[in-house]
Amino acid sequence: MDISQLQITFLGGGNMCEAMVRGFINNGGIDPKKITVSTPSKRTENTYKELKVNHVVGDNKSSVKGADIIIYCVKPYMVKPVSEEINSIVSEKGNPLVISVMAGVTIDTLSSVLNGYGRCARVMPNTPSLVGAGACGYALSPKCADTDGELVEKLLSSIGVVKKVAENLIDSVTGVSGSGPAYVYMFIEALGDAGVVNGLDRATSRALAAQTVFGAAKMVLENPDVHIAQLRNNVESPAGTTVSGTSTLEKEGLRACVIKAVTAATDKAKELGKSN
Ligand SMILES: NC(=O)C1=CN([C@@H]2O[C@H](COP(=O)(O)OP(=O)(O)OC[C@H]3O[C@@H](n4cnc5c(N)ncnc54)[C@H](OP(=O)(O)O)[C@@H]3O)[C@@H](O)[C@H]2O)C=CC1
Ligand SMILES: O=C(O)[C@@H]1CCC=N1
Repeated sequence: MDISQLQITFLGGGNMCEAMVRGFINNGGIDPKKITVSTPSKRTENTYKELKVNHVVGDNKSSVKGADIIIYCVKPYMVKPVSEEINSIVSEKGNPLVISVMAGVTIDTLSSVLNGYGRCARVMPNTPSLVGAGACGYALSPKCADTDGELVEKLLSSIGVVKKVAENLIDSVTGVSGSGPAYVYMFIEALGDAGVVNGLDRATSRALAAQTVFGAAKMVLENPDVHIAQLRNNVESPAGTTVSGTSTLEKEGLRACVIKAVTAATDKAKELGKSN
């Protein structure tokens, strides 16, 4: 399947759209001329013009004409009004694959606001897609063909790791990896701040903190059969420095706090889904 020849229209040109567009162009080999981004304002026009992507302002309907793939990158509450603008094209012509990245919005909701259109996929990407290091979960409508699954996998694997999950778990994917980069940025910030508190200059501390998170993630990914606790134990020399640090993190509730945060984000995704 050659994804480089597909016409792709993004509805909504904000942060997630830009991350996917840059990822598709830089890592997916997709020709920018095959990509259209439709937004209501000129706010992001320069960004997409620089990327040599077609930018349509205030006309979602014309932007989806001839599209092989339509990607909803608007806020969840916009699903209905945006669908009303395009559903005549989607339902009657072209048979595009419709992909939503909107948090909480179910395939049933998307299909119903598109007058029962069936070729729909629900995807939860994240912003590191921009650098080809995304983590993405997806689910397909039962009305999709197997080839649609292959298409989604091929497209998304150009911007990162892709996992198929049951649709009722997409909200959990949102809590873990959709929102996850923000938690990790907080951790890197905190680690960098801690270095400054302990005498390092800001730039050195930031670089060491970010590389440490990157290196630890690489160790986890490249050693799938080693328990993560074992990797941690390998750093914790007996009576050494690390175990003083990790026991403090346990005492202060890092693990419980992360679980609470992910559960709050997952619950919020479920709530967003109910309001549509
Ligand atoms: N940010 C993230 O990390 C992730 C976001 N998502 C999902 O992606 C979606 C977008 O989020 P995000 O990119 O962060 O949000 P942004 O606010 O950055 O982007 C939303 C975009 O939608 C545009 N828009 C508003 N109204 C319309 C309309 N009627 N037609 C077309 N476009 C419209 C806005 O236009 P304008 O520029 O003119 O204001 C803006 O470009 C959300 O549903 C979110 O759940 C999913 C995974 C991760
Ligand atoms: O914060 C949000 O709602 C979106 C969905 C996942 C990441 N950002």
